[in-house]
Amino acid sequence: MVNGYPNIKINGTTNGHIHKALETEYGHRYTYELLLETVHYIRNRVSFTPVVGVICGSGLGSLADCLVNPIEIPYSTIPHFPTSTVKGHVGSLVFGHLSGLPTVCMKGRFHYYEGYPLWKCCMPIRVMKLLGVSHLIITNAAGGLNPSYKVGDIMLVKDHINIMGFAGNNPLQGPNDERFGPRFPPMNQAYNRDIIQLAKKVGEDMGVENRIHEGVYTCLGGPNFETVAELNMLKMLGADAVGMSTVHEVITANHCDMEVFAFSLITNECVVQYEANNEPNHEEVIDVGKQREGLLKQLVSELLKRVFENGITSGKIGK
Ligand SMILES: O=P(O)(O)O[C@H]1O[C@H](CO)[C@@H](O)[C@H]1O
Ligand SMILES: Nc1nc2[nH]cnc2c(=O)[nH]1
Repeated sequence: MVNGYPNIKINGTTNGHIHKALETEYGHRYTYELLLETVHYIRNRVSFTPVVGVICGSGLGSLADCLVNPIEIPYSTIPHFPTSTVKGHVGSLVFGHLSGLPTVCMKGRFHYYEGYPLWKCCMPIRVMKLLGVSHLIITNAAGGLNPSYKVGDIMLVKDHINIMGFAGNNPLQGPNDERFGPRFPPMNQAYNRDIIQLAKKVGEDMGVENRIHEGVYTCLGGPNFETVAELNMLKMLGADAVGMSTVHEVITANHCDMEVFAFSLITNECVVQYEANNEPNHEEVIDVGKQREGLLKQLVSELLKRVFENGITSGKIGK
């Protein structure tokens, strides 16, 4: 310990003085030790080690209903956890078994527009990693930019465009603790390719292959929905769906070497013409989530069963 701060390795040096200075610069981020306190609290309440994590998107909290013998812990009772403030995000961790696998579901996520910095939005991912989670399923509600996408379709995320990152806003910004991951993590294979292939096969077997696409997700800070000009720009950049989450979670999960699978439920078709008079709204987003909950539950349960039957540990080429 130096100056009351753990003498951790930052950028290859171990120096508590540097840590203290950077902490002042970047605010009081979660240290590894602090997150261990959160993990300790949870471990005292859950007797098994989760290997699968699921982040439930807006209106998709019912995915947690698939868990057998659930143990629900409200975020508000967990040390150092932020709290959910958005409708459609209940705000609790639910532990149980999904397709026989020990799982933790985040019933509610944290968004940048709630006022949380990105590193705080992503804190639960590191907690899940420390609890033992190796495979993370990230779900979200998103607007469809690709003209072939219809409301209620599912987009398997094959890649993302980190718009907030272009401006230097990244959950990994600031001192890097190598116990979580490397300073410069690669992101070109951020989404497990084998799990995407398996999900497409599950969709075929369920007879919904025409409602399933593979595409590129992008995240804006929100909370407003986009202007027509912004949406047309995002389309030109190559984005197929737009939301206000997921990208920073994927970055944090890859940083700490988790296998990531993500999908978007297309809850609205983005309005890309000035002549149109329909407007997106959050109620509609939540309603579509409810309408598709049966399909999504079946997809997630069957996919997880097959991921572990097939022993998928890394979808990265050459690993
Ligand atoms: O990404 P999730 O949390 O699913 O929610 C999406 O839906 C909300 C807007 O209706 C935004 O929070 C957007 O990000
Ligand atoms: N940014 C954004 N987020 C969404 N979440 C659900 N629909 C949308 C949308 O159209 N835009």
